[in-house]
Amino acid sequence: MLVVTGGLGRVATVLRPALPPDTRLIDLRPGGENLDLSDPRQAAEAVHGADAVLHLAATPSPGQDWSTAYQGNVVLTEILLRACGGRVPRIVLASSIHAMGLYHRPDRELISPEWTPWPCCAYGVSKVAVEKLGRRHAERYGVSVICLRLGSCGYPLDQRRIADMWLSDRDARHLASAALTADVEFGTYFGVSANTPARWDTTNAQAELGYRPADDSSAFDIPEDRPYEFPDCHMFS
Ligand SMILES: NC(=O)c1ccc[n+]([C@@H]2O[C@H](COP(=O)([O-])OP(=O)(O)OC[C@H]3O[C@@H](n4cnc5c(N)ncnc54)[C@H](O)[C@@H]3O)[C@@H](O)[C@H]2O)c1
Ligand SMILES: O=C(O)[C@H]1O[C@@H](O)[C@H](O)[C@@H](O)[C@@H]1O
Repeated sequence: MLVVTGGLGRVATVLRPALPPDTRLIDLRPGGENLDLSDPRQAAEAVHGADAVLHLAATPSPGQDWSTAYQGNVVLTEILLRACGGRVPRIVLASSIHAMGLYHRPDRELISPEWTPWPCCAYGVSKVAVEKLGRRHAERYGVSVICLRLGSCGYPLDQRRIADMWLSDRDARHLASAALTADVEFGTYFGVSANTPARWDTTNAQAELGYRPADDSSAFDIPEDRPYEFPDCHMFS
């Protein structure tokens, strides 16, 4: 049985049509199973009996300050991983391209997920910490932990600045199921479509997860950019 945390959020809403019917959707918001994962007891209840956990619950704004990013991403993930212990054989953690946001420069063509993390904002720093917690968990318990550095998922493709990080609904569903079935102990992958020109290298996701992105943002007519709405994030400054 699959447990999806943040099961009523934006990404989960994209994924839901492709999730197994017995998936448990855990969220603070009423609608699914209403649990607060920041409470270790409720987190334990959430993951009880799970064969796999897809951890999407978070505070996702790239403009947030460190204290909310730390609580909503790092602390929440640590509580979740503790609740899983060695009992959940498969965990997929949502990270973000903001973990690598300072590589995103006009003069840089393809960004490798294997380079040293270089976050652009507190949110990105918190996602690097999430990935490190994931790695430690995989090594400690011998379970599979996969980190997906998602691009832009569940947002309309209406700004040029998200063209290279766009993750179509179809590719998001395929990537999630690939990650949830892969034979990998630990890995970190960019979750973007086959956008051209490519900026975020998905070669390792293709080789290790069997990810085959089908969509390309360049096939769409995208209007001019609006000013970036997250002033504390330096990815586009
Ligand atoms: N949407 C994107 O384009 C995108 C891009 C990169 C990374 N991500 C990451 O993917 C994940 C999902 O993002 P999203 O866009 O769906 O965000 P979202 O805010 O729409 O969904 C997150 C959900 O988690 C729930 N949640 C938060 N704290 C909780 C708690 N303590 N207990 C239970 N539920 C809690 C929220 O109620 C919300 O429904 C996040 O980790 C985010 O950082 C998303
Ligand atoms: O990484 C993230 O969560 C966010 O990154 C921003 O730059 C994107 O515009 C937004 O779509 C993503 O939700």
